[in-house]
Amino acid sequence: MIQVNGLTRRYGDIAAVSDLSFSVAEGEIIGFLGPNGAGKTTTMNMITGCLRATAGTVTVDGADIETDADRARKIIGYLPENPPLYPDMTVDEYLEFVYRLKKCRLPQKEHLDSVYDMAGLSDVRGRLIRNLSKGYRQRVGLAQALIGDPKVLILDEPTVGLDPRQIIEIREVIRSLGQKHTVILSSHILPEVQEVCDRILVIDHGRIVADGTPAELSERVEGAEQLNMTIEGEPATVLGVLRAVPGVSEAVVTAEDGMKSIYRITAEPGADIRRAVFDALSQHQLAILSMQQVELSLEDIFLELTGAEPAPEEAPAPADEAPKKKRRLFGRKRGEDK
Ligand SMILES: Nc1ncnc2c1ncn2[C@@H]1O[C@H](COP(=O)(O)OP(=O)(O)OP(=O)(O)O)[C@@H](O)[C@H]1O
Repeated sequence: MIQVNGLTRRYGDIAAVSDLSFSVAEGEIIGFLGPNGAGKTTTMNMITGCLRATAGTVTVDGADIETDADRARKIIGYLPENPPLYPDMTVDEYLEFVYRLKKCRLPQKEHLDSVYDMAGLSDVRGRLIRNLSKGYRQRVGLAQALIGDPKVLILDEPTVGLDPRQIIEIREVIRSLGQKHTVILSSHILPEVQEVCDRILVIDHGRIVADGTPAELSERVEGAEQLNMTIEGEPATVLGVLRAVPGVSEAVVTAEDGMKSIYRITAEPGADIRRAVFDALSQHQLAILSMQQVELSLEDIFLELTGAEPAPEEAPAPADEAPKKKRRLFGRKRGEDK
């Protein structure tokens, strides 16, 4: 349905997007995931024809976004990060305005009724947009994208600025839209794309650094098991013992605390090193005070792929207290201003 080839956008010397190529099949829900400034909005603006590419092509259902722009744009509904709403209009007035603007030929009442239904707006049709909650304004933004019944929906950070309940509601709306549309949405929040999308494209510095289903991306770190251990003894001795265990690829001290230290031990792919580590340490009479297996989450993969740092106030706790890292993905709270 969407074919992107060699898409590039430069701003002077800076390449905001570099040589992106990917395709999206009909009915897929794709998530662009990446830290702030990764190039998500620039990519979406080029796919929707709002921004000219420096190089590369985009075709939507066979229509080239530059050379066949009118046809291509009719196939796309776009929800920009800040949807162009008119606060002094009622929802009804605004959507009728968009209907006329898009020169929509579908039967007006019937079509707008179905759009209200899809976007969950039926209860607020007569309300002024300025009086709507942020969540409902976002639904109005979605509704304007749905007018004309486009096959493809492009949604730029659709949940930014919403409260948790509104986020859940909008995600449900997007999931249901995905049953009839091809959807690309962008987010810097992993659980969002994980929950809603069939496939994830991780973008960093204007390039795709990973492409796959959440399960496929998880497989990329399969075998990269790690242990966090608290062990009594001289760190140099302990490290010597750990590094000699078959299947251990790396052992490091993450914290020292008097007689005991905390170690992070990484296994070679596929190896379960727990028993061998236990045996080796007990042979050397080094007491194990704790042993926890660290399961690398998708979040860890993305942090690795994008080199993003956890937010300072949420830096990982000492290794023995944090077997499963809980970090905010790209260091910005939902709803926070950029
Ligand atoms: N008009 C512009 N002029 C110069 N640089 C720009 C312009 N628009 C974007 N950029 C740069 O291009 C890069 C990609 O920006 P873009 O907005 O596409 O990222 P993003 O992934 O959407 O980030 P965010 O999540 O913060 O919206 C950034 O380094 C940005 O500063």
